[in-house]
Amino acid sequence: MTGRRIVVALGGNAILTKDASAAAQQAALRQTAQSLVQFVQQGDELVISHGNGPQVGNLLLQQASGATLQNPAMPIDTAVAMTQGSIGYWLQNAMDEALSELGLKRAVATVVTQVEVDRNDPAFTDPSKPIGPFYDANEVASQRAKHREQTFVEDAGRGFRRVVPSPRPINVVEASVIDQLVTNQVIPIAVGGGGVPVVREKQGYVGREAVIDKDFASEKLAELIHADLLIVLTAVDNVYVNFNQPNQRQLTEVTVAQCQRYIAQNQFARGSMLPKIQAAIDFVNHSHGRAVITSLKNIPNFLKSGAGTIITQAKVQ
Ligand SMILES: Nc1ncnc2c1ncn2[C@@H]1O[C@H](COP(=O)(O)OP(=O)(O)O)[C@@H](O)[C@H]1O
Ligand SMILES: NC(=O)OP(=O)(O)O
Repeated sequence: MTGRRIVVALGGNAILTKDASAAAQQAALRQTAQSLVQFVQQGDELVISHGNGPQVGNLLLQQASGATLQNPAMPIDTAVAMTQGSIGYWLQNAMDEALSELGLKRAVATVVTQVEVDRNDPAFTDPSKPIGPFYDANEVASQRAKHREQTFVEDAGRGFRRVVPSPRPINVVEASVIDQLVTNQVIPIAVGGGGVPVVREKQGYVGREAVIDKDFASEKLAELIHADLLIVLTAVDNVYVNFNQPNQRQLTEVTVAQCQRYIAQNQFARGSMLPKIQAAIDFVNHSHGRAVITSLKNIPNFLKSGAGTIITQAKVQ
């Protein structure tokens, strides 16, 4: 099937592996763009979103280390906007190069996107979104002593990380602009880093210190622009039940009802696979479309034979 409207959410490994330099992230995005252009090649409309957890955390550390009274550190909402700009700039150029190599003429444009959240979202008092680098026990003790207002948690045996509030998106402020761009054959890069978290005040939108989950923000955008497909790209080709156990089983096609049963059995890790599954369920429940969870390297197989984990309302015949 071609000519679909697709929102693709890029996971961390599409941008940053080990080396956090600009050059290394640009190189990773050049690889990523080689995969993404396959959708354009087959005639699909594409909207790209991406994460920013490592980047926004690193930026906040840089901001704090150089801050003075005259040159203060920026708040988290502004840092999210800054990472939308930097990652968008890298990805625009990477896409441009990959499209040119195939002789495809498409403009690519990054939209600094604001995502509305509920000012009373309980997530504001329960920080849960990991950002920035991992710390060992000594490093985290020193961070805790220096930044008493910040929260750090142990992350799945991999070390400690700072966590910040992560409210759920309720609206994408620029959804109609993004819709117009994609309708006019432009490839928008939007809701990067989950979007800049804002609340509606009398005078307009005002930022809040939080980092929204990019899978939830991508879902909300996909719903609002009437996408046919939400594709969540991560490090695994498929979702599994009994993940990483001898009896693990690959999920190929799965219904919303089956996903909900697996969630009740705690099959999906909180903070990694669970939000992707929840975003997929929300999209399928609130649209005419389907959701797919797979890896960048599996895109050719997905395009050829539908390989990946496909989430539907009912079984595809
Ligand atoms: N049931 C599961 N099936 C597949 N992967 C799972 C499952 N539970 C946890 N995971 C892990 O979740 C990871 C995806 O989450 P994460 O790395 O946070 O995403 P992102 O690519 O957006 O950074 C997978 O690479 C895998 O290691
Ligand atoms: N904002 C966000 O969800 O970023 P990561 O995917 O990098 O955690």
